Amino acid sequence: MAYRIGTRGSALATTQTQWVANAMTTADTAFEQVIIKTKGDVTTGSLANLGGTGVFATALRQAVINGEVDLAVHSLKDLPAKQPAELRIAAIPERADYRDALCAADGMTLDTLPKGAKIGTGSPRRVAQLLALRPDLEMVDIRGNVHTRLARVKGYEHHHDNAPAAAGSPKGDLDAVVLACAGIDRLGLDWAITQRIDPEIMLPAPGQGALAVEVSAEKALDAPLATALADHDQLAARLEATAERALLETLEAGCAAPLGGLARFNGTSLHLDAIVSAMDGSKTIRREATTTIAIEAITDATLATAYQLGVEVAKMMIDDGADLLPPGPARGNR
Ligand SMILES: NCc1[nH]cc(CCC(=O)O)c1CC(=O)O
Repeated sequence: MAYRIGTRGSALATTQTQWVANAMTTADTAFEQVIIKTKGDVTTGSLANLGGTGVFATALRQAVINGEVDLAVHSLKDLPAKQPAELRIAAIPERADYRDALCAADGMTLDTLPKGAKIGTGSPRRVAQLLALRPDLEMVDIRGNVHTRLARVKGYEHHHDNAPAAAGSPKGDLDAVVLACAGIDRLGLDWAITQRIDPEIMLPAPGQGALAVEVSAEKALDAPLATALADHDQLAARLEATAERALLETLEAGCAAPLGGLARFNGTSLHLDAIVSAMDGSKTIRREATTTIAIEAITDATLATAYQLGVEVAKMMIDDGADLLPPGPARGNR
């Protein structure tokens, strides 16, 4: 059977959707990409001001609900924590590098960037954690696709590789930008990364580096598609994502400060680290917890254990005053 697989139109989105399509292609299944334009792609203002989560995902989700496509591939970190009743995440494939990437001029790292260096990012989480580490840095709000952002680094202006930067966007005006390793790696641009930032220094966004394959919760799937999806629903990625999204969902209710969260599954236990920070880096609350996962399969019980871990860490953070931290801009871009 041939299936329509929906994607955003950016180079990153089509690349990762094609990766999923190739992985799920078998003798019984074939996939055809359908590009869906989303509000996050057509708006040019600062993402921090666009408001709310899900700007990248809404139109794509609507296409699944309408039946325009049979399934859709999202970056998990772009999906709001609350799952709409009409949709179901049918697979979370093996995760790419979850770390944030420093892409700096002259091979610099967070230790060698000069005082007052200009750093571009559109993510309140990255701003807050970088300022906590290096209050001297000058943070610049940037947006655009991966190529457009990389072109803002001094010396990176002419490294187009496979796609040009957006016309009109400044070039070479910053000392560094911070992006997700996963997106850069998937696009084959790993030459641009000068430091893969250790999660001890900066915790990534919940879901960073993971993909979510979403289908209608109301329509029954054909057998070949159901099988292909189940084969690509990876235990570690699913458990980690479940804990990280439970953390996000629980904190979203009462805390508007920028949030980082990373879960790691080692085969027998699931560990979750989380941080909320004031935007100026002046205060951070960091907590962690571990839970044992007895059954090595994706069952309702193992997922409930992972979910509980996220809720537990979120509650500890609220007890520590996470809800009292000043709000960052809307969590549109994590
Ligand atoms: N919000 C944009 C977005 N959504 C997913 C990724 C990267 C890929 C991933 O985390 O899976 C990015 C870009 C970035 O943060 O650098």
